[in-house]
Amino acid sequence: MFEVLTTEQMYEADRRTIEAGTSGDVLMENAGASVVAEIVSRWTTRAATVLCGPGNNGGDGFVIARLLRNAGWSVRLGLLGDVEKLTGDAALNAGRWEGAVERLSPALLVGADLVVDCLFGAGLARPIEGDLASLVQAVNDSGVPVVAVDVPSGVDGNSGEVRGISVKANVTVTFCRPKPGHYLLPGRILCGQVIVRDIGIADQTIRDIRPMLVCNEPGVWRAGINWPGVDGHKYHRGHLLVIGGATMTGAGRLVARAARRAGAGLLTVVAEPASLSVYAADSPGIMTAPIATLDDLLKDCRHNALVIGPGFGVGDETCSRIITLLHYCRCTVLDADALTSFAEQPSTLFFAIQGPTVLTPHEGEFARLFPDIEGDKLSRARAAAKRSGATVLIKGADTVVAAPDGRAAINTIDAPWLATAGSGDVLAGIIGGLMAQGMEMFDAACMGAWLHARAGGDIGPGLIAEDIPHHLPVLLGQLWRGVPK
Ligand SMILES: NC(=O)C1=CN([C@@H]2O[C@H](COP(=O)(O)OP(=O)(O)OC[C@H]3O[C@@H](n4cnc5c(N)ncnc54)[C@H](O)[C@@H]3O)[C@@H](O)[C@H]2O)[C@@H](O)CC1
Ligand SMILES: [K+]
Repeated sequence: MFEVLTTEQMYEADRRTIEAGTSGDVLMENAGASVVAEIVSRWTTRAATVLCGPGNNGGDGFVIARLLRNAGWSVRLGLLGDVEKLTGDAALNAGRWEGAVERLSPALLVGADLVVDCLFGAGLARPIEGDLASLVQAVNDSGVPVVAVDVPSGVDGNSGEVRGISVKANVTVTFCRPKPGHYLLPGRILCGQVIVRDIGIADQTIRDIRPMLVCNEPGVWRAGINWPGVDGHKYHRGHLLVIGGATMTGAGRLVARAARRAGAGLLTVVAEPASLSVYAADSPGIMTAPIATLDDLLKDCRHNALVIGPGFGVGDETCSRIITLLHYCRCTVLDADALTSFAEQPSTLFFAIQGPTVLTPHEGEFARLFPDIEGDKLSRARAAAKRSGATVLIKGADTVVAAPDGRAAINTIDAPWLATAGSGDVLAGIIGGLMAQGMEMFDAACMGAWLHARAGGDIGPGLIAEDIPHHLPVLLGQLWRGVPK
């Protein structure tokens, strides 16, 4: 149940379910009932205003109004347009509503203790403008709690982008599976708490549609973890090379700590001789080697993975170093300066990527490397992965991971505490450590992003980057014991 559906896939799932014998009327009744169940579990009986649009999202609203009134609530309902113009299941449910159908206006908010937003769902086709935009603004200004049905009206379900203006909800109840817009910014914030409710669409129907997007949860990549066997040996757990900077040694040290905590069997920091003692002093468990020996190290296939970029420095020398490295087709994580260095010649980098490679840009680095790729984060990550041949992880509150073959995952954990110096270096290290152990690059990037976010959420206020590697044994221990699912 990790799938995320595009709105088109959701329509297709509805269509197939109806074709298989469950009527649209039943689906709409289930949808409305599931929203009411969420409402009554949160609020005692009170006055609600249901705002309905002209499509099936509005149809859900008529079901909700009826069921809330049956439960003893005082309900007002406002409709955009004429009730006579409704069609299909929306018209059917308008016919079942015994209360008044009022014209949409801010007056509907007077005396309301709860607003149910059923203006637009998957069918949002253009920006919300004019009087409707004023109404949405009035809802947001009212301070009255809002439950949004499917998506907050104005949020594009596929991209999370706002078209014109959007309702800001406290809770969003969506059906069957989440949509990208529930997790991508700014939709993620406008949704409030996201609740996904079953409305009678079979899991097999969803599998048949073959969604390529998932929530980044352990069930997605758990099977790809290479836990050491009883007879495990450090040489079975990979040997990661961390290419450290000559002066900005903190970044490389964080990478190394994180990679070792993630399970890399052996780790060598490769850097200018003058800085090696700094790296060595940080952790007795690492090895060090002068950067002049890097080529020789890479000729030894036991050095199976490397991380380069954090604190390494931007420039042509970094570029040529990376082009040479990539030639060896080791599992590679390119982060920070490794990405920025190719701003003038990104295609040179993409041409050189042949082996399993993960790029971990933040938004600024992404824009430097892929200046022409625009749109929402998910589409951009996918386009970048396709172009570069690497797995691309775009960092942020809504971290997205995309593989060149089109698979993608979105982080669902909120961890604002991760917005601190060095946090990205730790992420690169975790992913490098997982790849060193033989984990496939997309799985490693997803698991790395999950561990990182989960650590951020667990540690909370006061987090510094050094805390994250320290917390990994707790999370890995939980995963090893089979929790969370
Ligand atoms: N069988 C189904 O398809 C089910 C659908 N359900 C609900 O149906 C929704 C999708 O219904 P629809 O496809 O009818 O789409 P919507 O109800 O989201 O909106 C479509 C209507 O809004 C109008 N519209 C779109 N953008 C507008 C704008 N900016 N300003 C003014 N008017 C605008 C369109 O012209 C159209 O009349 C889902 O979000 C969900 O809530 C649920 O009842 C579950 C079952
Ligand atoms: K809505």
